Amino acid sequence: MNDLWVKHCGISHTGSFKDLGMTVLVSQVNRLRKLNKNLIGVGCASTGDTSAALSAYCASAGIPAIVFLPANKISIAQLVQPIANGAIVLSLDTDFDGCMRLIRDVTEQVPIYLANSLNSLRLEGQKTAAIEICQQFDWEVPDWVIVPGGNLGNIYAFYKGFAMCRELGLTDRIPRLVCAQAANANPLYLHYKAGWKNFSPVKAAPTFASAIQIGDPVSIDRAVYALQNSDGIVEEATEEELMDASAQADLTGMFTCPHTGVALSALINLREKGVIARTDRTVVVSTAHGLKFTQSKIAYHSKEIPELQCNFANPPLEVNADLGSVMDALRSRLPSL
Ligand SMILES: N[C@@H](CCOP(=O)(O)O)C(=O)O
Repeated sequence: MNDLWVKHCGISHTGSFKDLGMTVLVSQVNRLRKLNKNLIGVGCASTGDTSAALSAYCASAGIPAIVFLPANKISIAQLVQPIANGAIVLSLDTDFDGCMRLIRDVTEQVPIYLANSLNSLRLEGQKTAAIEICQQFDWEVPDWVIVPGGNLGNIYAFYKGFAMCRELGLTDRIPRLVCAQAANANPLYLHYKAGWKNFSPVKAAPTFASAIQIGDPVSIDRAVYALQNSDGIVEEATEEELMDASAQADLTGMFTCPHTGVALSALINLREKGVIARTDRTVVVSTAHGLKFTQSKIAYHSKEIPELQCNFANPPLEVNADLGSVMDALRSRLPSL
């Protein structure tokens, strides 16, 4: 492709796009508390990125953060972020959907402000990524924007940003949106394939794209609206596809998260099907920093994932510390030596 772009939203304070919305939300809670509104803290359910952003901004504002995490289902880097920022961290023996149900119940009973993306303040912040894309292309709208989707607030936030630019007359159209899901956690994909009839949540299976391991997304209706109004598409990616795509992207110098791998796999699939043309201006949204996901990257490059080929693995060479062995190792990788 000759007009392919990656919009990096993970090179930010806590390493994911969640910072864009959370700074808006926590600022508003800060204001409400200063107006003596009874809010004892801010809470969320999370697969790791929302909790990191919430904890950081709450710590900065001096507001208690309460995060519900599915035990053993997020990366160590993501787990340590709220711990280090002093949040109240509940590691729960359930999945994300279970955590989400619990935090909704809790926030209905006590004055803890809910920070997940069903709160429109989050979306107002996140939509700025779409506005930035338009601005960065000098207000020319790309043909396609591909966004990984789990709880599905972000695909709607992108739609909102693009729709706002069009309404303000800054742009003349909105791009076609693609929501990319992991095949192991694909309720939106199944809904799309069924012609948007009768949405059913799924039990999300483990995926390396752990931040989108969600079977009952809270923003399902908004996501459907965004896709229907942007002539959108939903694609899915297998574990092999998403890990390979992420590793392939890293070979260009990026350091992508597995969710970006999902979006890149969707692009590859849609190119192969002829839906996206070689010359289409296409933006793939990279949602988090790859350094949050080093465990899965190490497993991939060590070829320690039995069910995957790990086609782009680059394991380190174990070499004796003598000149002959070192030269042999270099010759094995540099034929011209
Ligand atoms: N991937 C998310 C899941 C929660 O989504 P949200 O956008 O509703 O907060 C996470 O990082 O926790």
